[in-house]
Amino acid sequence: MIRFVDVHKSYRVDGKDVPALEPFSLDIADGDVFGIIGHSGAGKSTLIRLINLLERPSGGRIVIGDTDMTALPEPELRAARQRIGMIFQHFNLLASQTVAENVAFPLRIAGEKDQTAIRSRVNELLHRVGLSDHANKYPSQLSGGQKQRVGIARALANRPSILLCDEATSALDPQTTASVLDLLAEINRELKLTIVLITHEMDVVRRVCDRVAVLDAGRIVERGAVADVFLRPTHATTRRFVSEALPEEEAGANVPYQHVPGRIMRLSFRGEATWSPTLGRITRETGVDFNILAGRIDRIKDLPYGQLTLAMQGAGVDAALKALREAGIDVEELTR
Ligand SMILES: Nc1ncnc2c1ncn2[C@@H]1O[C@H](COP(=O)(O)OP(=O)(O)OP(=O)(O)O)[C@@H](O)[C@H]1O
Repeated sequence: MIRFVDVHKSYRVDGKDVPALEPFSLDIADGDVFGIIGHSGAGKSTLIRLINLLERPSGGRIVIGDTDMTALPEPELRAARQRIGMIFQHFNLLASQTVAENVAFPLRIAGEKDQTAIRSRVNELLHRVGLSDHANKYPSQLSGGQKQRVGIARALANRPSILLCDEATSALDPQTTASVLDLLAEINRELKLTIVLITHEMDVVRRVCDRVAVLDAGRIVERGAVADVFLRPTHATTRRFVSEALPEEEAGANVPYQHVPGRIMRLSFRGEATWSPTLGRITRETGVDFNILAGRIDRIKDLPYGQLTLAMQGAGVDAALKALREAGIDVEELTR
């Protein structure tokens, strides 16, 4: 568990303390992929850098497992940092070193002297990230996605229990982003490490995260399981992020339906409910007619979900809505 306990952070600018993060507490469970989303300047980098104490909090404690990181003397803090890997938006590779040397670097820093052990670990890591054939290349000879894979191999070298990802896919095109996110999800699953990632894209959160915190001007304004935050955002900032990942016209909101007869409903299905014919059964039983205005089926990490915007007509609409809710379908009326 990573615990932020009453943490806050200000920077000293021109002799004045300027708050970057208002006081907050936050728990990140072991093995989770935890997303922190926010606009530029919201405090994401500050928050993620507090975990390995690249930034010191102005107050409060950061506790990882049983260790209060904020209380560690420098030598122990250096050792604790080796259990926390980090990857960066611009990869931060050593340009004059080969891929293999970049990956070996943290092993050497940690004191490993056995060349055979280093070689074998580097090979294993390059195999994991799909770069076995590129060991002797230099970073300039690699694509952005390949560079980030080197960054990931390097971050995993000392077998960390936590991986911090600082806008790790922001410099990549959508297809490369998807493959790097797939690799992160695989690492999380197979190595059981905790991943904390910061991003300004809800789609990144949707694809890989289990839980998310939304940062707005130094405050955590919303947090929870990604499916809950995604399908029922409560804060205006979260709604904006969600609508970027899920254009609202597609999901059926904000479309002028006043000329469409009937009551306009948005139904959200999650998990198995996405595939079961509940809507057909309930509308049949209640004698309700419906017309599909918009819809989509997608996934939030491994969870299938569907959203349908319907115009419903008939005396049994209220009974149908009750039955839909009882069947675990989220129903939101857009006309009332
Ligand atoms: N070293 C620093 N000295 C002074 N102010 C800083 C420093 N680092 C960050 N800040 C300020 O703290 C606030 C939060 O910055 P931070 O970099 O954490 O935000 P962010 O959400 O990561 O933004 P971005 O996505 O643009 O990187 C901003 O107002 C920023 O100007």
